[in-house]
Parts: sequence; C-alpha cells; structure tokens
Amino acid sequence: MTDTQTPNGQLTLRTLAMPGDANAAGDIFGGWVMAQMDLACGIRAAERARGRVVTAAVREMAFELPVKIGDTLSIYTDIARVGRTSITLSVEAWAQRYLTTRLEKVTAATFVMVALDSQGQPTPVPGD
Ligand SMILES: CC(=O)SCCNC(=O)CCNC(=O)[C@H](O)C(C)(C)COP(=O)(O)OP(=O)(O)OC[C@H]1O[C@@H](n2cnc3c(N)ncnc32)[C@H](O)[C@@H]1OP(=O)(O)O
Repeated sequence: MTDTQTPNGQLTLRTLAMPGDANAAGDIFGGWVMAQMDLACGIRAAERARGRVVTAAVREMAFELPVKIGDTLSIYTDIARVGRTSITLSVEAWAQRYLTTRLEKVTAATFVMVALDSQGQPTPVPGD
C-alpha cells in the first residue's frame, strides 16, 4: 500500500470505535473496519447510481495499523471507474487517535459496487 500524507477522496462516513467493536486487548476488529468501508461505499455508490447497490467484490485489503477504542474512524471514497452496471471505488480508512489530532491511514481497498433494479438485477448506472 502506498502511504499518503493526506486522505484521498471524499469524506463519506465518520464514526467512533467503541469497546464492543474490540477484542480484549483493545484492538478494533478488522471486520468492523471493513463494515464501515462497505457502508461508505454503499452510500457513495447509491448516490452515484441514484438507486440501490450491492457490494460485488472487495480487492486487496491489508490492515496496516491498528484501530483502537476511542479512535474516530473516517472513511474516504473516490469513484475510480464507472462501468455499465458497476462502480469501482478506492477507499481509505483513517484513524484520528483518541483525544489527539493525529490522523493515520489504517487501511485501504478497492470496492466494486453494482447497481440493481427493483427486481435485484444489475442495471445500468445513469450518466452524470
Ligand atoms: C447491501 C450489500 O452489500 S449486499 C451484501 C454483499 N453483496 C451481495 O450479496 C451481492 C451478491 N452478488 C450478486 O447479487 C451478484 O453477483 C451481482 C449482482 C453483484 C452481480 O451479478 P452478475 O450476475 O454477476 O451480473 P453481471 O455479470 O451482469 O455483472 C454486473 C457487473 O458486476 C461486475 N462484477 C460482477 N462480479 C464481479 C467481481 N467479482 N469483481 C468485479 N466486478 C464484478 C461485472 O463486471 C459487471 O460490471 P459492468 O456492468 O460495469 O461491466
């Protein structure tokens, strides 16, 4: 993963890591972080598709730094590609450490979301 000094993309979701999301050592579960990224992609892709979307694929996710209880997690999304029915997003998760202003990128991934019609079938993403 290439590290950057500042987040890339649009701030799409911001939340707080709570004790219920952590193991006994205070490390936040990777699945929780991934779920926040999935939620952010759902928000951003649904806005772009102007309709319902699902997650079709998640590519190359590595947890580079831990998230700890009390950290604020910010998810940034960037629409990298719009296909016929799919939207590919570059996603970054940044932790603002508890009671500090220190921001660190903890993970990044690529999510592929697919627009669905009311029958649950892939449907074309409308133009901008
Ligand atoms: C709210 C939620 O997130 S639900 C939870 C998790 N997600 C799900 O349960 C989704 C379950 N999966 C599905 O319903 C289906 O596999 C779908 C709707 C994602 C895709 O259905 P398919 O029958 O494969 O559709 P189809 O072959 O037409 O592909 C649709 C698009 O998805 C893309 N796609 C499908 N699978 C993948 C994949 N594994 N990786 C990348 N792109 C993919 C295709 O390239 C295509 O994009 P394009 O139209 O821009 O060229």
